[in-house]
Amino acid sequence: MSNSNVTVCVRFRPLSHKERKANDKVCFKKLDSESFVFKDERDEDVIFSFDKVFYDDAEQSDVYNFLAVPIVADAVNGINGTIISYGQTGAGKTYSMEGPSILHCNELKTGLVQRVVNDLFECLRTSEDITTWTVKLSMVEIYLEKVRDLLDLSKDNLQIKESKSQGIFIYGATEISIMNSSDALERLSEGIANRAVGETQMNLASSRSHCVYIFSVQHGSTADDKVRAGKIVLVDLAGSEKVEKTGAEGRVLDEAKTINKSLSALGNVINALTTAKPNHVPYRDSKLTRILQDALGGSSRAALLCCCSPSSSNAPESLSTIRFGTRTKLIKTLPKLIPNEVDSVKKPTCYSHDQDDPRGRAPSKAGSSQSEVSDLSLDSCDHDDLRDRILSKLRLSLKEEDVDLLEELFVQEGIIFDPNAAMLDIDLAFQDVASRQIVSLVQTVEELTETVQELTDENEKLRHQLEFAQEIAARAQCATADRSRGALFGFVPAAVLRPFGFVPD
Ligand SMILES: Nc1ncnc2c1ncn2[C@@H]1O[C@H](COP(=O)(O)OP(=O)(O)OP(=O)(O)O)[C@@H](O)[C@H]1O
Repeated sequence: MSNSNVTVCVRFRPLSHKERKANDKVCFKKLDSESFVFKDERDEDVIFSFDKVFYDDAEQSDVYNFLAVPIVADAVNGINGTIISYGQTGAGKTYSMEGPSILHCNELKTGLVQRVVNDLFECLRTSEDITTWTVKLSMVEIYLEKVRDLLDLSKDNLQIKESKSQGIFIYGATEISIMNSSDALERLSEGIANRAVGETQMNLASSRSHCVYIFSVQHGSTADDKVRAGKIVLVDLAGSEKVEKTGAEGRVLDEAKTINKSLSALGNVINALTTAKPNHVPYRDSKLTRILQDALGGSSRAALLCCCSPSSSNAPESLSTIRFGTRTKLIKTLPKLIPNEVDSVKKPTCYSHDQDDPRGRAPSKAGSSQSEVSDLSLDSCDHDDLRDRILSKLRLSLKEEDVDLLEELFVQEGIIFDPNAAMLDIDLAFQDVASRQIVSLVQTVEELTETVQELTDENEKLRHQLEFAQEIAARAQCATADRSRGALFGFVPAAVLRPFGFVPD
């Protein structure tokens, strides 16, 4: 494996029935499990090497074991991980991610997503140190630069935010608590079905949107009494083929352009990350790159699966996918992977070994579903305790009087001391109040600057008026003096008065 945080693999699917029938030739020559020969743009043989190459005989479990096992293990240790499938339409991205069906497929064909889920619960259940845990699922798709919640279709334009504690996250995305793998798979299939609903409603083809699965894991451990939080993000990207080749028109053309834009934004981010000292990495250029910011920027582990058609009729698209993989392999982020340790107020409230039934299912409350849609609820935390914890945390970095002021403001917000408030709400309320304070301070400074300017102008005006008044007064004084002198010595000739200074020379 490379010394990068990003593992890059290539997968050639088998020739399809149609390709076989058309007598298509295979466009690559296998060298070994890490390299192959492929003709470049000038029709010259080039050797390409990756962390691993999966050929048509590779099994789904091979891909999982190489690509995903380390990521699942890391997530349980509190390190975030992302797995991305990239390639042209029909190259095998969804097959690799989901297999032929998320719910109904045999062990051989089971995709990465199901295997991740199975292993995740297996790790949590069998670890002797882990006492309690929560696993949550969110599922969104990015279509025409909008983030749509696949677990709640009414949320069709979610925003991507960043916080110190959580990094990049999708604000307001539905999070479903899942108890075990079969529960997870049912929820996943609902999300996938929602994607299909969208497809018929909007006449979409799956390859025109990017699909993002997010599993958030939190667990407490007896070993060090710490709470760890890790995230596994799986991304099934839209097809990477060129617009010209699709012959698209109208809305389909717009879709293709948006996909191309977000994929080229992804390429630009990767290019920026492969330069020695990137000045600016354009994560904000698309929703996709923003969501992948943590994955590519070095704070988490990432794996890219470049899916290729083996057919010579798709050789240019496959070459472009391979080149994308080659560039990604050059990302040399420092492996600064620090486990996310969570403040104890976020302790997972959920499921322990004891609560599992023999099949690994946690008990459900009567009348409630196995899964519950929720945010990070703090229901186990006592109201006053929560307030004290938050305020003492704030006191570490702020002045006492500022904390008092914030306390007042938070109370006005009416969120922070609600024991049922989600940590996310608290975080956002804090950011909100802080940013409102900043905005109001900036406004105050602007107003003060304006007032100072007005006063300076006024002052200047008054100074002029004063000088003018002084001059008038001086002239009036002179005139009065002249008049009195005239009255006193009016009958005396000036020549007589001059030597005594009563008239000017
Ligand atoms: N490794 C594989 N083994 C067997 N069949 C495969 C493999 N990879 C892909 N296929 C088959 O090839 C076809 C296209 O694959 P898939 O739908 O995964 O492509 P895709 O890249 O996700 O396309 P799109 O971008 O349109 O969603 C499917 O019928 C799938 O079953």
